[in-house]
Amino acid sequence: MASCSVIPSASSLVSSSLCKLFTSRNSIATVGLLSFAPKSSSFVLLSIKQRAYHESSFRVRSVAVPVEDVAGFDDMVAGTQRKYYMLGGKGGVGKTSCAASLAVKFADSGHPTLVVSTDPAHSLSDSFAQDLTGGTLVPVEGPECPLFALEINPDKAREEFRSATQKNGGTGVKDFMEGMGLGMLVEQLGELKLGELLDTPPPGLDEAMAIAKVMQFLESQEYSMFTRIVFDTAPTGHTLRLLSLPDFLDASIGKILKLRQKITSATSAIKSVFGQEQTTQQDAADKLEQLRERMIKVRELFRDTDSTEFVIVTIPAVMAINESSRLRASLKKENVPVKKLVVNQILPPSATDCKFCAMKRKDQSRALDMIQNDPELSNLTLIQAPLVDVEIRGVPALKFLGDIIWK
Ligand SMILES: Nc1ncnc2c1ncn2[C@@H]1O[C@H](COP(=O)(O)OP(=O)(O)OP(=O)(O)O)[C@@H](O)[C@H]1O
Repeated sequence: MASCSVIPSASSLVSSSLCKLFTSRNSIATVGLLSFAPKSSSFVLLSIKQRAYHESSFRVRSVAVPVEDVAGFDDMVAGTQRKYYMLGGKGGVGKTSCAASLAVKFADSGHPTLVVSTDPAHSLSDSFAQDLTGGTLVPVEGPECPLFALEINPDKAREEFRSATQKNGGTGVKDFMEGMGLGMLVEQLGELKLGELLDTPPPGLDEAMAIAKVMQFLESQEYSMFTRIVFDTAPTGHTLRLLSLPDFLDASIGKILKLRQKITSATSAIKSVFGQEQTTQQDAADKLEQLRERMIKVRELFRDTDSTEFVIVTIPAVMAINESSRLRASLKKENVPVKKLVVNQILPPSATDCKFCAMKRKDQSRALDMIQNDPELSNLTLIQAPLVDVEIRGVPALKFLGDIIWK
């Protein structure tokens, strides 16, 4: 560990109405709260002493469970069996920063790790200060063990499937079915809205396809080395839709596939009408079946208590906590394992009399109390993470944050 924890991206900090929040013997911690242009760039960088302060102040603790019973990072890092961590929550609370810092920590703890963003509005590239766009695995420089990052382009992930259903010039499954000579069945399928599903897919479908794409990658021998996979998921709404999607698709595609049986028995008729196009249509039907199988795998992955954990990230604010509570309730309903709640961006204590900070701190304290009284959240292991005085960008900064959060 370096002797001075200078955060390399401190110069990129734009928030410069710096409130001195607390004074330790030799250093001053500063937190950027308002976005004014700095008059001077003399940011006070975090010293090792402050780090020790932060670390002792923001220890992993549980609301309802005694500290010694809490399964912390040791538990997350134990074993070489592949494990998946999905980080999700309201937009802007710090999902990407928490996911990226967890991935760096895993890699530094001996796990070849893959961190994937399935959020259509990616910020993983910004978080690692590295270009990760392009839909392929990119090595991240810095950690001790291999760390790769991947931003899945949801449009691209969907393209493969779409093109198969559009090869015959149609505009989705509806046309595909008509192309099969099964126009009269399209009426019956109308209620399933599959055509619309493909033409204007709901957010959950994109994310489910992105996750399915990752699973496809991971099935190959080439990627068998990864023992930890961290997902930076899309905001809550997308995740909730994703969870209900596999069942919807399973039922819908299941019906389509039943019709396929009829299609097969009508092969000769189709052949005489469409000739060579039958192969294309068969491809499309295969794609449907493939999609259905992948969605089932995604569903299974989310519910696998042995290998998967969904970590909810929130901030100490009423709206974010309410949303987290709803997310937890939905995840419970869907049998998705959740053990931890990260409350990010908590204002550190202060010895000064900044009125704004005092108000804000009171507000946050009330929000933290809400968690203790929330039936969905109170039994989760609470991890408190401070609002730090620099933007979390690049591996050294992520290491710093990771050492505070993941213990
Ligand atoms: N603990 C923290 N201290 C200071 N800044 C933080 C902290 N956590 C996150 N941030 C900053 O907050 C901003 C949003 O964080 P991040 O991108 O991780 O959130 P997100 O939930 O992934 O957002 P989105 O939903 O838009 O993808 C970033 O600028 C990040 O550097």
